[in-house]
Parts: sequence; C-alpha cells; structure tokens
Amino acid sequence: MILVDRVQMQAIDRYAIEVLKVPALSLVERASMAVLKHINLNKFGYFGVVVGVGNNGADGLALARNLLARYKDVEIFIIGDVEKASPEFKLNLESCEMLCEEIYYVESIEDLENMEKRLCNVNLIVDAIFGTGLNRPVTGIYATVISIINNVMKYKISIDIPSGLDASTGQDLGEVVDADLIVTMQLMKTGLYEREAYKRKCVIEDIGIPQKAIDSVLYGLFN
Ligand SMILES: NC(=O)C1=CN([C@@H]2O[C@H](COP(=O)(O)OP(=O)(O)OC[C@H]3O[C@@H](n4cnc5c(N)ncnc54)[C@H](O)[C@@H]3O)[C@@H](O)[C@H]2O)[C@@H](O)CC1
Ligand SMILES: [K+]
Repeated sequence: MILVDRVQMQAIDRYAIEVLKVPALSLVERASMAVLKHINLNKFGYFGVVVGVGNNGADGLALARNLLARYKDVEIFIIGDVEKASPEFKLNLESCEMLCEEIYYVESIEDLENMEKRLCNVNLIVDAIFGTGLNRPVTGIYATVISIINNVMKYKISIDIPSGLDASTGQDLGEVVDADLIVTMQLMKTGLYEREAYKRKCVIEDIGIPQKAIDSVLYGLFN
C-alpha cells in the first residue's frame, strides 16, 4: 500500500491539477460520489453536512448537492469565511443555495446552539471541516464545532480525514471528529495508518488522480 503524508498528498493534488490539467472540480465531484457510495440511502434520509471553506468543504457541499438531487433532507453548516473559500467551494455553494433552504453560517454562540439542536434531528453527520489542509492546532469555534459533533450520538462520516487529525503524524491537533467511517481520497495517509483506531474505519477511494501525478511526486519520474 502506498502511504503519503500531508505535503505529498497536496503535491500530488497540485500536480494533477496544474500540470496534468485534471479539473479540480471533477476531483471534488468524484470525491463526493465516492462518499455517497458508502451511504445506505435506504437507511439514512436526513443529513447534517458540516463544512469548512477549503476543498474538504467543497467535497462536503458536492455531496450535499448530490443528496439534495436525490430529494434527501440536508442541512448544511458552514464554518469559516466564505469570502476566502476555494472556487470549487463557491461553485458548489451556489448550487446548494438553489436546492436547499437550510444553510446555516456558524459564527456565534447562538449559531452553535442552533447547530447542536439541529444535528440532534439528523440521522447522519458528514464531517467536511478539514482535510489535508489542516496544518495547525484546532482552536476556537472550530474546536467547539468538533466537540458538538462528537457529543451528538449520530452516525458520522469523515471526508478524507477526521477533522482535527494531522494527516502526516496521526497526532490529534486538538479536538478530532470521532468518525464511524472515514472515506479517504486516492491514497492512504500516514496519519490514518499510524493510528489503529482510524485505520480500521478507513476506506480508500479512487477519485481519478492519474498515476502519473503519484509517480512524479513520490518517485521523481517525469520531472
Ligand atoms: N486540492 C484539490 O483540489 C482537491 C482536494 N480535495 C479535498 O480537499 C482537501 C484539501 O483541501 P484544502 O487544501 O483546500 O484544505 P482543507 O479543506 O483541508 O482546509 C481548509 C483550510 O483551512 C485552513 N486551516 C488549516 N488549519 C486550520 C486550523 N487549525 N484552524 C482554522 N483553519 C485552518 C487552511 O488555510 C486550509 O487551507 C482534501 O483533504 C480533500 O478532501 C480532494 O477532494 C480533491 C482535490
Ligand atoms: K474531514
């Protein structure tokens, strides 16, 4: 099995997008469909999707859009400054806004209380706050959001990595989402592999990153 750390995964993503011209939006879409594949839609019908504003959040919004397209009930909670969001996030948000009336921006104590109350009603929580972009301790509102997610006793799926976990070292960078299932994209991350408790809950899904991007970054081929 190939293992990659955070920096290697980011370099592979970048190579695929910038050198091999794979559209970032198509990777995000594939990531969302990879997660959807692991959701039993006969069992789960009401979803809380909690997103940060990077591409992990974009994966979450694309998943929300695909669930909404199937007439599922979805509530979306956004943490962070949308002005600074990635283009893939913004595009998916525009579509979610057309399909979903339940989009909540979590900024204040009241917003946190509202989120907690609402998450108690859903059947499944999707964690799309941080992925490989997490590079420092989780503090403030992010830490509170993760502890609320952990306190709500619902089935939880983390996209790529449980938010709060260091993708390279497997260290908890503060609060970490206690996921029931982790759908990690394209390659196993060292941080997940090092921690038995996370490794057990992990599935790896191909999202269409060409092998050439992996060979170039990991083995210096094609440079
Ligand atoms: N690069 C790409 O285009 C792709 C990314 N994908 C997804 O996107 C993720 C990576 O996306 P991003 O690089 O946008 O990063 P993330 O979405 O993981 O993180 C978003 C941003 O959070 C900020 N941040 C980091 N640590 C923080 C902290 N402790 N508190 C507050 N903010 C913090 C960083 O500035 C970071 O850019 C992957 O894990 C994967 O899920 C893949 O789905 C497909 C392709
Ligand atoms: K995540």
